[in-house]
Amino acid sequence: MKHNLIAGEWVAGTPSPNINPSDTSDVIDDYHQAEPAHVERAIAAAQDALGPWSRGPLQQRADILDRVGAEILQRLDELADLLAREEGKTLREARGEVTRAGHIFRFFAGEVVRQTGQHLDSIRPGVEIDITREPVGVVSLITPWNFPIAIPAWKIAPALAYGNTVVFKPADLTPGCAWALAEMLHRAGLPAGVFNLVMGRGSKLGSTLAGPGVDAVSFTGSDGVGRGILRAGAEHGFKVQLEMGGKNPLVVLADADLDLAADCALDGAFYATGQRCTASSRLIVEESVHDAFVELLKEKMARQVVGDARASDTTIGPVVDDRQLQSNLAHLARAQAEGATLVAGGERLQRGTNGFYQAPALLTETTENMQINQEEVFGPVASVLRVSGFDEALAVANGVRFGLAAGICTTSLKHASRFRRDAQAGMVMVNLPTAGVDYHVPFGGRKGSSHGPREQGSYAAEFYTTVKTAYVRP
Ligand SMILES: NC(=O)C1=CN([C@@H]2O[C@H](COP(=O)(O)OP(=O)(O)OC[C@H]3O[C@@H](n4cnc5c(N)ncnc54)[C@H](OP(=O)(O)O)[C@@H]3O)[C@@H](O)[C@H]2O)C=CC1
Ligand SMILES: O=C(O)CCC(=O)C(=O)O
Repeated sequence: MKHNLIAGEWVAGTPSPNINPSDTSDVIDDYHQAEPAHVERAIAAAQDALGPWSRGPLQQRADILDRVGAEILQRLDELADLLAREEGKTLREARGEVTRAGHIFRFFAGEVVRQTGQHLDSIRPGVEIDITREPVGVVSLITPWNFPIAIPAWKIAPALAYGNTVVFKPADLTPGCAWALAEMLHRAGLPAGVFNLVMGRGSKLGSTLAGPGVDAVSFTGSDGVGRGILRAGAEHGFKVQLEMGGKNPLVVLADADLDLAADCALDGAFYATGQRCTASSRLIVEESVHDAFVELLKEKMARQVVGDARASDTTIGPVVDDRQLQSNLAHLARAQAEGATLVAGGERLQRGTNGFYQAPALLTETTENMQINQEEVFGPVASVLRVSGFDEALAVANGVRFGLAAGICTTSLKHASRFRRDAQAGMVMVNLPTAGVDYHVPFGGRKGSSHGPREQGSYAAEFYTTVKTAYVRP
């Protein structure tokens, strides 16, 4: 039984089972779903705690974040097992994510004392100016299921480091890692109300989390919910940061190292079961290497082992739930109805346990305007688009409403440089998969993928602080 954390107390709600997508008979635990009234209490507690926390000793903040980071790394095996069990990432991927979360907390422990500000002369004689950053206030953090510990970490750690208080709602599908994180933060010595955990459905709690009384909302998830939060921000006057979908291109030029390109496509499109907003869902391939590239990728796909996330030989875990699996299958059916050819995978797989297994799918003969090349699937599905050369590849890469990550595989410095400059994306990868990012540098996109300041690294300060300009006549 895992309760919500409100004002420093563990508070019961309605128990809800957390189910393993590799084996639906395995219930991890019951996690208590909160009511909107609990969220209101959490916001009030965060408001009460804000003054003392934001003005409290910096060393206290740094020590707490450092302690949590160290504990995450020390409990790596246990937390990776929990993550793989509740979300379906393979153990190797889960270990990578948990390690990332630990490093994020330690990075922001350092950021607490790496302050920036400016002292300037005024244009008025005898007047001095100080430009400083202050916490933005009470922040609501709403996270998705696909990175159940890293995304909470990269929102919670900077929020606390810069002196804010937090109300955190994890995805209903993956409350386990979120609860473990909350328990660590609680034990690490945070004063009551500085950090609050409310679990449950976003459809029920969302309007309270993104409503009156909060100063900022950071959200990662779907386009539609993100736009609703943006409208609520306009109405209630809170600051908004959104990370939403992607339809990320990986361009493969004729001069690319094809084996490397196929490895990048395999990783970017299918690892983490394709459930990454940075996934390479569009493979844009130059005509002269199209067939060779497709053959190579198919060979690599055939060597993958789809299975229980916690089995040592599994390379691709299950889809997160039946709703997502049905959505993936519907996208595939629609693409074929529009004229695409399914050349590998796509079918639901049966394994020894009752899980949501799907063979990674590759579509060819797809065109730019097909739905499969415009809408995010969020599953192990990639489509190949044939292009005549670099200029067409760039135009196709940019021809979607999203702009999160964009990749190119080439040995041409000229084309790599032009792609870096002209790709309409927040992140560009050269001879690397589009997915898989570092924790100390900015993360985010353009166009329909993101809204507001970047997340991660010291750029996170843009969202979690507000600038004050003080004029002083000494
Ligand atoms: N950019 C990214 O990193 C991600 C993008 N996505 C995209 O979103 C699609 C759906 O994934 P899903 O997880 O269902 O995304 P959602 O946007 O539904 O969920 C993300 C988070 O928002 C919460 N939420 C849901 N409705 C509201 C609301 N009205 N107000 C406030 N919060 C709300 C969810 O709660 P609850 O868990 O109860 O639904 C969850 O915590 C994917 O197929 C993919 O396209 C998903 C995950 C990550
Ligand atoms: O690619 C990554 O490492 C991060 C992806 C991500 O943040 C997401 O899918 O939500």
